[in-house]
Amino acid sequence: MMVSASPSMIARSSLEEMLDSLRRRDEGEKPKELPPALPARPPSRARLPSARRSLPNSFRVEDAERSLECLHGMNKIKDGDLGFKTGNFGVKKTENDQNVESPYGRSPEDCRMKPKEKIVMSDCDDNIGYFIKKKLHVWCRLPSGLWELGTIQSTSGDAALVSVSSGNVIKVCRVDLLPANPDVLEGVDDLIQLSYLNEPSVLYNLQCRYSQDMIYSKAGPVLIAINPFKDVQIYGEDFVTTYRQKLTDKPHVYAVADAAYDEMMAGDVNQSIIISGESGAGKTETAKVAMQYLADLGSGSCGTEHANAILQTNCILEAFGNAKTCRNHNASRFGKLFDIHFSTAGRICGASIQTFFLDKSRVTQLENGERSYHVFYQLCAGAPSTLKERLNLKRASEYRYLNQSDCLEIDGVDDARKFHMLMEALDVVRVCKEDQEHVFSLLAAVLWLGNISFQSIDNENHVEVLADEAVTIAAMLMGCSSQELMLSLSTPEIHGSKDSIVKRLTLRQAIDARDALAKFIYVSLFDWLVEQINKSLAVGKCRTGRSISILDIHGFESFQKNSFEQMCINYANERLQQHFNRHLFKLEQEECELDGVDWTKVDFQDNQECLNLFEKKPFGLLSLLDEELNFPKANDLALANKYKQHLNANSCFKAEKASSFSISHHAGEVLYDTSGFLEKNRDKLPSIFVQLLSSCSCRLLQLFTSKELKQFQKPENDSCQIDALDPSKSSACIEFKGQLFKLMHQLESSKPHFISCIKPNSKQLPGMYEVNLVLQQLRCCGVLEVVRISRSGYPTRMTHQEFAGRYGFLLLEDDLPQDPLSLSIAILKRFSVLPEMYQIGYTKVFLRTGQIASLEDKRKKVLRGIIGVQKYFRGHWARCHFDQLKEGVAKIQSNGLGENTGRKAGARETVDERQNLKKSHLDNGKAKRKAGRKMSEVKVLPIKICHQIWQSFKGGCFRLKQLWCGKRRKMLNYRSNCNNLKQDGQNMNQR
Ligand SMILES: Nc1ncnc2c1ncn2[C@@H]1O[C@H](COP(=O)(O)OP(=O)(O)OP(=O)(O)O)[C@@H](O)[C@H]1O
Repeated sequence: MMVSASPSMIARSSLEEMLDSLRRRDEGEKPKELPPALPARPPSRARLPSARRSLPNSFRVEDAERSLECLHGMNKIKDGDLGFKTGNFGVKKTENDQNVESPYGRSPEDCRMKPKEKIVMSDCDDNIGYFIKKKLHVWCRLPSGLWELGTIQSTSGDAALVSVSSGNVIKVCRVDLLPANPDVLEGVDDLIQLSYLNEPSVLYNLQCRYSQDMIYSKAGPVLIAINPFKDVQIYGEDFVTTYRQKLTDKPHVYAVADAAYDEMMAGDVNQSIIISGESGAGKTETAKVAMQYLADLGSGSCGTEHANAILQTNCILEAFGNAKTCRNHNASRFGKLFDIHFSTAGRICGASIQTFFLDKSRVTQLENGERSYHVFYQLCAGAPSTLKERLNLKRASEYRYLNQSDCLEIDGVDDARKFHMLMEALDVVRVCKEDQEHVFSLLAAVLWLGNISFQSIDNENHVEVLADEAVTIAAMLMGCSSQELMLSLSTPEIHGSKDSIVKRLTLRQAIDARDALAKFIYVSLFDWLVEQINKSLAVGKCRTGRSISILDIHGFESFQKNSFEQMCINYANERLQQHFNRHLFKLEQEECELDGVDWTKVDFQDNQECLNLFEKKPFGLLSLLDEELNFPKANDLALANKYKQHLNANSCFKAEKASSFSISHHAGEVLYDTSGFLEKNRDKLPSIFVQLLSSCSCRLLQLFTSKELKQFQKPENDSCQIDALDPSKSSACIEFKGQLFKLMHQLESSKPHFISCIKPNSKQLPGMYEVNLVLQQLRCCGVLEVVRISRSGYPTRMTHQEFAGRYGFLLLEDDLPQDPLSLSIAILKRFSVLPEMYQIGYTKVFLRTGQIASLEDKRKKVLRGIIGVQKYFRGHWARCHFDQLKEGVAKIQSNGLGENTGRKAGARETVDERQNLKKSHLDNGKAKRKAGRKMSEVKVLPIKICHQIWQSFKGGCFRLKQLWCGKRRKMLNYRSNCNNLKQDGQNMNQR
């Protein structure tokens, strides 16, 4: 079958031009057919470690080099015989690496054809030749956008014929080919170990591991966790012990938590575990696994009580902050930072939680198939009858806030049981029964508020509240009169400087006001609960300052319609991405510098420009949004126009039609609609509600409004608008920015550990791996960026011991240096790895991408030769041994037979003699002598046989020894023949 793929455009940057010229220069000096390599930055000086750092005692550079020259001379191996070329095969570079495409909602075709994905493939001719000749695997991008393994059969112009694994031969553009990794690297624990770090290789490696339930992998310092959507047997006491005792180095959340714990204990440096990923990727579960591990480590004495309380908080936070969405049955609709504090002995001595940006709109508005916060359904299903009576509680289906989405239950979830667990958890964190009752009353009040209806008056222009059971019960639960509630809901009052302006509401306004009240109560309740948890987990006197923070924050969001909430969440993700970048580059740099390796700064996709777009003053997204609140006639469209007017110069901003604009985030482009921005940002509870709630008899409601009340009681200036500059009147975005800065400050002062959670499929099913979905997330969470950075540096790092241990046997010479560092240099020189392709550190060899694959190739060939020789020798030896055994057995058998025959013959004669003697009674001496001799002969026969057997055995051993020596000689001959053949091959290659 012939399928043709559309040609991709080729674009070249000045860097690539420069690399090409370097490669052309190398080609002039090097033989044509060489293994592939991927230089991604200009050559840097390889230098040997200076003597001032701790080098192996026996190491002397001059000695090593001299001995190598000598060896080279002996073996007549010229430099470049097995040289590595600075060529480039299938290195996919996007024309604009800065602008990665949108991670969501794009077809594979889109991904292929977007102009920004023009693929640059330079200088692949010779490398393709190498792949064809060696029948090496390549990744081939099919017209569907998916990647498939295959081998190149031939090339012509820009096209190549590739035989793919299904057996078909397809025609593809050469730019759609990428090198695949050697088999030895299949399913490696750490993506950085991959020789070719292209997207299909990364995806295939993760898929390979996922199919074997290895859900954790590493991308250098980042742990990748792929959601298994099923129970995998990799948790529990035994695993905790295994990781605690460092009996394994397999990637795991336990390993991350363990490293954080050890580093905290060793260096008194606070640690942070930053968990990212899209909704349903497994962040919350991962955070819980990490918390469980730290709780196990930190329990003991008073630590056990704290550990238990910490784990119980999850139950409360999930009930109040999680909901079923179409992407996750247990989606956290808030971000959280969990700080676990430890004593000097490493025991847990307390904890604290910070929460961010609870999605309040979910309280009143639901998408079809989604649910509101779990706690509402748990209360309706699980409250004891007496409580139900007191709260006038009905079934969930009877509340408008819950029944609007046609989704009241979650498969496999027992809400009633969860309610009992919630009550137990509230007890553990010491929320008293009275307060628990208040909490449940307010939850019921929110549900009843949602059932309040309005009737039109004034020819349907305005409305008033319908006096029904909803109003009565809501008012009763809040501790106010129905009249007060009705009045507040239909005639909100806006405070002016001197006079109060009273106005009636339209239906829309009345519904919005009612919903605002419900949302305010719920959000305040959530915050109050977090406060109670913090009080109960408070560290107290034994505070040491040692802590591990676990951050589980909303992932990057991009929906069909993106509003103010998405903008805030994506802004937070930009900030975290910058933290991620800065830290990872720092780590890279530090590792190289510590090992004495020349570090030339690698460029990375810096998102500062995008952050400037948000944060710049006076013309940034947030400042302009706040400024608009000062204009009485401001509206969302005017805001969009202001954005277009002031932000067009920023390369991350794009003006769109009407009230829309788009932002080029690090994870992709998102289209925002400014509708509702101003109201959401104002985020103020109308004063009439503040007055109402503060006058309610419910203690919690009074508490919730105390802050707001102070604001309203302050002497007012002439304006009824919110002053953006006054922090006490801060808008939602200013508050969010403040929280974010505080969070970043805390993270900056800790040592971060990154975990990127990946959702393998959108159906939430086990065993399903959707390649495009995974790829989008890898791009979003910056894993591919980490991989890209590694690709542009020295991704393969092996200690000298490992390197010498693996490749040292390839050096045939007898006079080899003994220390691993010199051996590493000897190996690199022996295989003529170009100096710009590696650097020698004090403890490690740093190799550029592609080098390890070539060394592996050599290693495989020699091993194959050795195994061949061993195979023939073993076969031969077994056959000879068998012949010997056969011979020995025949001899033993014949001797045994002889002995038996002799014994029988002797015995018979003796019997006959005796009979003769008996019969004749003659004293015949001759006859007696004869009989006596026969008897003695019978006795000595076995000794003779033994002797014969011994002789034949000795003979066999001797012959075996001879055979062994002969075979050994033959084996050595084989080996030298192998070398000769190899040498011939190289000479031919050279020619
Ligand atoms: N390690 C795991 N083992 C088994 N199941 C898991 C694991 N991680 C996640 N899951 C499953 O995936 C579901 C979603 O995970 P989780 O709620 O942690 O995602 P999330 O990234 O926190 O999503 P959101 O951002 O929406 O809160 C869980 O309810 C659970 O069923």
